[in-house]
Amino acid sequence: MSFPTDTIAALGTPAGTSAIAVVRASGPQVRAMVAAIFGVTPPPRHAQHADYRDAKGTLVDDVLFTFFAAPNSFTGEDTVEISCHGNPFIAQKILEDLFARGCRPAEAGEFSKRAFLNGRLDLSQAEAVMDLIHARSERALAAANQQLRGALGRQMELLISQLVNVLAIIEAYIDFPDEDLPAENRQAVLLQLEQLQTATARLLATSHYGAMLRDGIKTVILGEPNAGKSSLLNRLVGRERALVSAEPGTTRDYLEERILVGPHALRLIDTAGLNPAPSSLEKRGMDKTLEQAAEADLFLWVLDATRPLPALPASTAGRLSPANTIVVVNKSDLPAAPGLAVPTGYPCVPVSALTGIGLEELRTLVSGLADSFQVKTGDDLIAINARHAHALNQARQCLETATAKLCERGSTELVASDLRGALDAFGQISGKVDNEQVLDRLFSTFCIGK
Ligand SMILES: Nc1nc2c(c(=O)[nH]1)N(C=O)[C@@H](CNc1ccc(C(=O)N[C@@H](CCC(=O)O)C(=O)O)cc1)CN2
Ligand SMILES: Nc1nc2c(ncn2[C@@H]2O[C@H](COP(=O)(O)OP(=O)(O)OP(=O)(O)O)[C@@H](O)[C@H]2O)c(=O)[nH]1
Ligand SMILES: [Mg+2]
Repeated sequence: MSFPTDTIAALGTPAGTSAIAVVRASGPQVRAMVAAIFGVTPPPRHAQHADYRDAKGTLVDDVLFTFFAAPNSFTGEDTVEISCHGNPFIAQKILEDLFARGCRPAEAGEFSKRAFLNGRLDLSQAEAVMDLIHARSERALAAANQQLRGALGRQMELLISQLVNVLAIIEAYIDFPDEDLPAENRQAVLLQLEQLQTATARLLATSHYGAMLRDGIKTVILGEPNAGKSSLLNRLVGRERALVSAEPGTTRDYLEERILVGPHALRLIDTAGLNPAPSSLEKRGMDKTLEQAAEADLFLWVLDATRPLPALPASTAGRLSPANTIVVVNKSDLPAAPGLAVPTGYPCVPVSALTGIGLEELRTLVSGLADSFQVKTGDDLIAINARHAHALNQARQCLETATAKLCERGSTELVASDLRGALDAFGQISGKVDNEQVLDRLFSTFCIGK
């Protein structure tokens, strides 16, 4: 890894009119630039009130600026933040002046990348900065905050140190190819590998929840035509988003809206009604419903209280379970169909999308079900992303192969190589582990007198 020698600058706030805009620069030229622009290098981390004049001496704005001296800044480099009036034209003038003075435009994520390169954050923490910026629900925010504070990094350090211990035992026998690993060592190693696999699997199990946190919980409203699905979506969204009519088959194509329910972000999807005898256009809409249902995390199965219980297509019925489905008995303002039997075992709530009855109860049920999607991994709220999942899958495979080889009494050298593969995969998550260094450090204490 080579360390940056240039100085980057970018607007830290959105381009648009606001009360204040922040332009920041980071890198070795910052200190001299601050002195050149403002005539002073103020004490670090103290906001200063000053005129901003461009390189030609033209007054641009009345600003507040803060200088951060390396390494005590977000990036670990000398940094300056300039808070100007929130006019995109002013912010642009300041930015262009910084470029004229030798900065270059920062690339996406480059401030965080520098924080990583300077050891201020591990990779999972740098990723958490992005998650924080995009978090749109209490839960997503909590998970991002925990990851930023190193929850995942600490988990990985734990796994890495356990794995390094196992490797040490194995490596000790590599130099003695004739000697088999003593039975008690083999047992101890197998046990530890099993524990590592369990811990890896537990982290991997949070991957789907991680996707739900980052994208929203994909919630599909389905039911027979005219059950009141679109009316329900409108109620939950709080405005007339979808067309509603007394005619069955009103919704032809699915539509999606984002909503918050308690601490959860949902992608709420209204779909075309499921008709056992559809017209050809209706059939195309239904195919889309089934596609959406195939990928849903949560179902709101809307029944019309005035009609007998309809059957669902087998492919969709097979996906519904009490763990992911709430039965919403709509039109409960009207007299119920005689003998209406709702599916048993499912969380169920009578509502009226017309009057609003039962909507709060429905929200409470949705929130409770969404809570149950969270996979517990100790005290921390951990929800890994796709990159972590890829690395953990790699680690899991390596651990499995190592275990199999050990059971077959394969060569310790090959077992060690698989374990190093797992170590490498774990290390990818924090991006911090230098395989060579960890091993050196450890084996210098474990080496058996060679
Ligand atoms: N104005 C401003 N607000 C911001 C940021 C920023 O860079 N500037 N951040 C950027 O994303 C976040 C805060 N994160 C930060 C993390 C570390 C340091 C920092 O200066 N760390 C030093 C000093 C430690 C201390 O005194 O707390 C260090 O770690 O040595 C600053 C901001 C959100 N708000
Ligand atoms: N009385 C009563 N009528 C309702 C209720 N919810 C919906 N409706 C009426 O039922 C009819 C169908 O409502 P929609 O929301 O369009 O039903 P849908 O399930 O989206 O129908 P499709 O898009 O055709 O599948 C409309 O006339 C609504 O006004 C309710 O809770 N009570
Ligand atoms: Mg509809």
